[in-house]
Amino acid sequence: MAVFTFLGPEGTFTEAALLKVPGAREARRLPATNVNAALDAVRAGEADAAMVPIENSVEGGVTATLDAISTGPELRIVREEVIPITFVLVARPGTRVADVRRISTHGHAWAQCRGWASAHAPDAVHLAASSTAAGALALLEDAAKPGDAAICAPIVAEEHPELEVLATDIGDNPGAVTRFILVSRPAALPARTGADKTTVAVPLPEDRPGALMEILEQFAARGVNLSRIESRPTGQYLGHYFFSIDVDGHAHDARVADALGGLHRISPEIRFLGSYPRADGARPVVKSHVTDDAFAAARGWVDGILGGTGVG
Ligand SMILES: O=C(O)C(=O)C[C@]1(C(=O)O)C=C[C@@H](O)C=C1
Repeated sequence: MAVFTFLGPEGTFTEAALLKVPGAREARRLPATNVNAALDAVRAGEADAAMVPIENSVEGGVTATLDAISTGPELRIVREEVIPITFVLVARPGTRVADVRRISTHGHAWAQCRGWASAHAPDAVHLAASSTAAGALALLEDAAKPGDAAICAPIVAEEHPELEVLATDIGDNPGAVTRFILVSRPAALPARTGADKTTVAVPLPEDRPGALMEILEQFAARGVNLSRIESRPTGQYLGHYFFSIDVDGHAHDARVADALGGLHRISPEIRFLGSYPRADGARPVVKSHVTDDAFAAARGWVDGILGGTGVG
């Protein structure tokens, strides 16, 4: 039986993303306390795959995930899921919003409800929790104090009637979504669907003026669209960065494979993080000079020259 791990405990948005994966409801599901623990369980062979958050439409990249998949033993993204995000404020019964002094939740959730909190509970401070569900479940423990509340997914309140919902739909941006990735150990790539994404982590070569431009040129010259690019410090020393990049297309697309080769020449430490189907099924527009056929024809022409026929 397949074993999946995820940023837990039960009731996180990450669990909701995992439950969308075919077979996950029937599989063994192991909640992890943080993103690193989930990824390490996959690396150690304790789980076949881990679901972790990577990007929120309001707060941006989940840096814990971007950094953890880009370093350490190699992993591969095999799937993505996008989940609409709505939040509720919960507390022990009898608490009023005006009484709330501490709101426990995940940093990304707090960032999405900051406006609501300053308007409705201006005296409340944020207490960081490892996930939204972890923050809410802590309210049920003996250590919880009057004035404690948590921001979490509505499912946590549905599953725990001991918690009272003080306010619903408290996110500042209606329509917020979070993107999650399913990560496994390196294996054969998921099949190309025509609506795929490829993720790489590219360290920026140092002492090379224009290196970022050279990296971007590899995509531009081959008509490959980027859907996300963000810089992250490598953590080695100040001023040393890598770029986390998502591109439209699969490593089996000739234009993407060619671009990856170009990137490797510029930045040999590049890390390939996977080619996988896009959650929205959107197909990229591929210009006629960068189709697989165009690359094959060009290769044939060069081979003809090298083979001495001189005919393409
Ligand atoms: O804490 C959770 O429930 C999570 O799944 C994590 C997470 C995140 O990392 O962004 C997921 C979705 C929401 O944006 C808030 C928190």
